[in-house]
Amino acid sequence: MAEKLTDRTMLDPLKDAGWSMVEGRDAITKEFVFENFVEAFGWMTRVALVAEKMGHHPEWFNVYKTVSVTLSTHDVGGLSELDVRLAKRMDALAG
Ligand SMILES: C[C@H](O)[C@H](O)[C@H]1CNC2=NC(N)=NC(=O)C2=N1
Repeated sequence: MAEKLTDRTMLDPLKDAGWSMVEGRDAITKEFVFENFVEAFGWMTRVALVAEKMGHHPEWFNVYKTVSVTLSTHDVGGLSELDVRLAKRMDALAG
């Protein structure tokens, strides 16, 4: 079972990488823009496999080559280390 993120300094590197807090919610968000739809959906597919393996899933919205992502841990009603881990994997897979 995940626990709420107490060490908030863990978010600092993510903020440097373009993640920000969602207003009025303990969640982080980032907009990923790819070259085209195939690049965007290919990335989503790779992330989906990682997420499924982690048992931790993103909220996301795709329009053409843009994917808007929100990460939060529903089980704890806010951010946990799982969100930090998934955000880093998403950034790494986006290259
Ligand atoms: C049982 C299962 O692992 C849990 O329901 C997982 C599934 N994926 C999840 N994803 C997210 N983002 N938050 C959760 O709390 C969560 N819980």
